[in-house]
Amino acid sequence: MNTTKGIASMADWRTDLHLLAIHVLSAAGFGHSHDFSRGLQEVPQGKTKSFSGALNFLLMNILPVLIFGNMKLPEFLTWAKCREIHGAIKDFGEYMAESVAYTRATTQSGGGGRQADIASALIEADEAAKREDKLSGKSFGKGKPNFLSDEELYGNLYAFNIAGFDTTAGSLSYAMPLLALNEDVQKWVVEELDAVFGTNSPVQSDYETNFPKLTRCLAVMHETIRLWGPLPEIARVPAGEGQSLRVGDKELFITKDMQVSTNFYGIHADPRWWGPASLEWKPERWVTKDSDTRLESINCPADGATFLGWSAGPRICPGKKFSQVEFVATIATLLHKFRLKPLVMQELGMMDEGDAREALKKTVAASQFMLTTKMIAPENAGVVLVPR
Ligand code: HEM
Repeated sequence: MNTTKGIASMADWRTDLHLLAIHVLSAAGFGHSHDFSRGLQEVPQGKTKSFSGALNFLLMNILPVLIFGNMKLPEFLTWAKCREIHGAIKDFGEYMAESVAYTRATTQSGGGGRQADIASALIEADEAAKREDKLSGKSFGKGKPNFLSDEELYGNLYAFNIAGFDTTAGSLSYAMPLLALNEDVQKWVVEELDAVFGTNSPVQSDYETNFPKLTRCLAVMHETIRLWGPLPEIARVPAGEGQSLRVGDKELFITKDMQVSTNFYGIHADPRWWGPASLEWKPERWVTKDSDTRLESINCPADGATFLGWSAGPRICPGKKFSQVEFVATIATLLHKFRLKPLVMQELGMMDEGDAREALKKTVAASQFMLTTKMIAPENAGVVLVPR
């Protein structure tokens, strides 16, 4: 936790959880592990930003990047922000190109390929498609090849980075205050952690043995995403000239110039599906216990019916499992060692834990959609880690 300023406000948590998400993406996405304290924050020679700095900058400035990213003016005619955008795009492009070149080299030489990361999987599949096209005599110049162009490959890797970064970090940054405000839920999760790990650290634990047992940790994630998920809605346009859509007993025709938006938050808060306490954060609502085996499992409503945290159907989030493993590992590691408590920030006039709780509740409630759902003033409250 970043405690350099002596406090651990929700803004500090956000920074650290973003850094954590970048490290996970870099290792599991690109196969490169880095030292947590410095690694991804170092700026190599010839670049203006570190890997984490460039990704963060592009994400936080997504609109100016879209507007000015392709603007080609002489250096002296562009203003500082525009130059920074061009620098970050160039840096990030180079980081991805270096990563792809490395993976291609290890894949082709047979030394180190088959790594369990997204970039390796994508590049290996792509190289295999290239080999198949070559063998089947498919001409490179004619028709659409079965493999991705470099631009498409980078586009996909960029999409995974962007889509996988703010979403998981954002969900974790809501889980922390919600856990701190609900000590009973922490105790319930800790019961599970003690049963699974005992005094062993979750850090060294075996994924296949232990992940399926961490139902309560996963319930915390589902419940956090139900109420505070990163995306409040998703819009769709119909295919072709339009499509008909059944709404209740009506048949509506959606023309090709219309968009239909699904209100995730509305569905997730509806008492018809979630009961009278639909607005309360209660992770236990996700867990069912088998009466014979006494084993607990996640009781997830049928996809697309009442829960759309990762969306549903053919466009369901491809990073769903990835984000679950990252979230569960983070919660398990923290709660196995620490209790989370509202932070009394005397510099903001808080006198005791009661004030800290109120500030935390207000800070969480004052959220808005900024690329993903975020607290508007995360510096106004905090969460502290207290050793168990
Ligand atoms: C808490 C974590 C996450 C949540 C709640 C989440 C949720 C979503 C949602 C709602 C969509 C929209 C699907 C649609 O268009 O219907 C989406 C798309 C996507 N997500 Fe995630 N996501 C999370 C984490 C991740 C991670 C970690 C990755 C990558 C490692 C990822 C990769 C993607 C990609 C590439 C898409 C675009 C898919 C497409 O356009 O077809 N997501 N995600």
